[in-house]
Amino acid sequence: MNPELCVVGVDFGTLSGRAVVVRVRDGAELASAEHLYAHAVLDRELPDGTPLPADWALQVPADWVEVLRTAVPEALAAAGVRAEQVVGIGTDFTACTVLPVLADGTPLCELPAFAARPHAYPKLWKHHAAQGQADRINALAAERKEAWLERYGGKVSSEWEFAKALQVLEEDPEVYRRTERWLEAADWIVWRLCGRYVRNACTAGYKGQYQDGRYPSSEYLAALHPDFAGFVADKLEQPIAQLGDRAGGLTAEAASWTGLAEGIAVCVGNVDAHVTAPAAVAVEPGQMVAIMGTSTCHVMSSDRYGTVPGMCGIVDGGILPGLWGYEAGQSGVGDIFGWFVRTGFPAEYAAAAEAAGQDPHAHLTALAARQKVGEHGLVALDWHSGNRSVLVDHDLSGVIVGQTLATRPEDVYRALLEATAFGTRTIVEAFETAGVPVRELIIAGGLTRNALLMQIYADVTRRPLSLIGSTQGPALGAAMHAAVAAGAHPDIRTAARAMGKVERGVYLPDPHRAAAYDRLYAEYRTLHDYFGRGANDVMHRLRRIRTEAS
Ligand SMILES: Nc1ncnc2c1ncn2[C@@H]1O[C@H](COP(=O)(O)OP(=O)(O)O)[C@@H](O)[C@H]1O
Ligand SMILES: O=C(CO)[C@H](O)[C@H](O)COP(=O)(O)O
Repeated sequence: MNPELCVVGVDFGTLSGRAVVVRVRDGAELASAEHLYAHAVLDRELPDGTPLPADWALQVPADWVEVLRTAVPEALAAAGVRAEQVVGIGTDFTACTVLPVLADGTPLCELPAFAARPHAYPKLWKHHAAQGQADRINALAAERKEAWLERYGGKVSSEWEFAKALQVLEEDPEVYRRTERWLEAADWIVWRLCGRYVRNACTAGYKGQYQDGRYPSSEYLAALHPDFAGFVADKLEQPIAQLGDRAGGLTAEAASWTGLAEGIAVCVGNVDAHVTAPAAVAVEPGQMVAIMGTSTCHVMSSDRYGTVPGMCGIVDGGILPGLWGYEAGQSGVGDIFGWFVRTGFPAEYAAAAEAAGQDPHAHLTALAARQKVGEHGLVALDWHSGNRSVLVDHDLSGVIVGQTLATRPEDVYRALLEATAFGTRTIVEAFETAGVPVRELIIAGGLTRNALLMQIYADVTRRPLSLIGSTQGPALGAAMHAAVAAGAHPDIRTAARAMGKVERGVYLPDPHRAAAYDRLYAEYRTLHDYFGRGANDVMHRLRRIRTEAS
C-alpha cells in the first residue's frame, strides 16, 4: 500500500463542522480544522427575526456547505497533503437532523417565498417540539401491534423523521405539500458532494423506521392523518446504500470548494455516533461506545437480538455489517453542564476562575473534585433536554433534590455530572436485563477531557473505562469509511484495526466510592420512576401551563 495515501473525514456537529486529514496506512491524524456555523442553532428566531416557539431547534444548510469550503482546504493545507494523495472523503452528521427539499435538493428555506417559514428549515436532532406527534405515532403503533415498534424499544422518539414530518404536515401544510424529498442532512451533504441522492442504511433504520426492507405501511400512516398516507412513497423512499459504500465521485463544484481532486470516492452518509464505533476499534459484540458531548449516544453491536425497553433502535448492520446495531442515548449531557455554567455561575466564581486561568467548567470541576461522594446532599435527574432512553419522553424536565441555603454552585455542578452517570448506568442495566451483554464501556467525545466526570462514570457504573485515542472520533470514523469506499481497505473491520485508536483501563472503579454511589443511584432510580413513569405527572402539567401562558 502506498504509505502516503490519505482520506478526509468531516464531522458535522451541533455547532461546528470539523475536517480531519487521516493517513490510510495507520490512521495518523495529520491535521484538522474547524468551522463554526454562522447561525449556530436557531432556537429563538429565524435569521430574519421571525420568532420560534419553545423546544424548537433549526439549522441553516448554507452553514454546512461553508464547512466544505473552509475547514477542508484549511485542514489539507495544515497537513501539507497534496490533493492527489487524497483518495476519498467521508462525512458524518448529527441525526435525526432532517430537512425539506425540492427534487433537485434545494432546501425549501432557500426559496425566498419560504425564508420566513420555520417549517421550511432543517430540524436539528434536538428539535423537541414534535412530542405530541411522537406520542400519537407510538399509541397508534401499539394499538395496531405494528411489528416495527419493538425495534425502537417500544417507543419512537420525537427526534426522529416521522414525528418531525408529521409536525410539518399538521402545522404548515403548504410547506409539507412543497416538500419533494424529506431527507437527513447526512444524505443531503453527500448529495452536495457527489451529485447523487443516496439514502444511508444507518439513518434509514434508526431514524426512518425502515426495518426488514420496509417502512411503516400507508394504512398505518393514513390512520395517523389522511394526508400522511403517501409520505413514504412521495417524499421519503430512496435507494438505500450500506455504510462504507461509494455514493459517487466528487463533483467539479465540490472539488473547487474543498481543494480535493474531482472524481475521488465520496462515501455514503453516516451518523456521528455510529461512525465513532470503528474509530474506537469497537468491532466486536458487546463493546459499547458512549460518545459524550452536547448529548451522549450509546452505540453497540451485538450478535444477540434483544428487545431493550426504551432504547433508540436496533438495526441489522446499523453500525457494522453482520451484527445487530443498538443505539440508546441521553439528549442532554454537556448541554446540561453548559446550561448550569450560563445560569448558575456567580460573579465571584467568574473572577476566581479568571484568576486561576480556568474556564468555568474547569473551575467548577476542580472545586467539585474536592468532595467525597454524597457530601453535597443532592441527587438530580438529568432531563433538562428530556429523556431519550429509557423513558423516550422529551416533555420530562430536570430536577435537583436536596438543595439548602448552604448549597454551592460546585455542589449542583457535581450533582449534575453524577446525574448523567446515573442515566448511563440506567441504560447499561436495561441492556443487560434484556439479555444483551455489555462487555466493555468505551468513552469518546469532547467530555473525555473532564477527568472527574470520567472517574464518576467508572465509579457509578462499576466498570473500567476505555477511552478512544482521538479527540476527533467521528471525523476519524468518517475518514475510515472513506478509506473503505475508496477501496484502500477491504472492509470497515480491517480499516478499524489499522486506523482506529483505543486505550484500555484508563479509569478504574474504586470499590468504596462505587458503594457510596449505589446508595445515591437507588435514590435516582426512585425519582426516575416517580417522575418518569406516571406516578406524578407534574412535569407534563407544568409544560401545559407554560404553553398556555406563552
Ligand atoms: N470541561 C468540561 N466539563 C464538562 N462539560 C464541558 C466541559 N467543557 C465543555 N463542556 C460542555 O460540553 C459540550 C460540548 O461538547 P463537545 O464534545 O465539545 O461538542 P459536541 O457534542 O457538539 O461535539 C458543551 O455542551 C459544554 O457545555
Ligand atoms: O442522536 C444523535 C445520533 O443518533 C445525535 O447526532 C447526537 O445526539 C448529537 O450529537 P452531539 O451531542 O455530538 O452534538
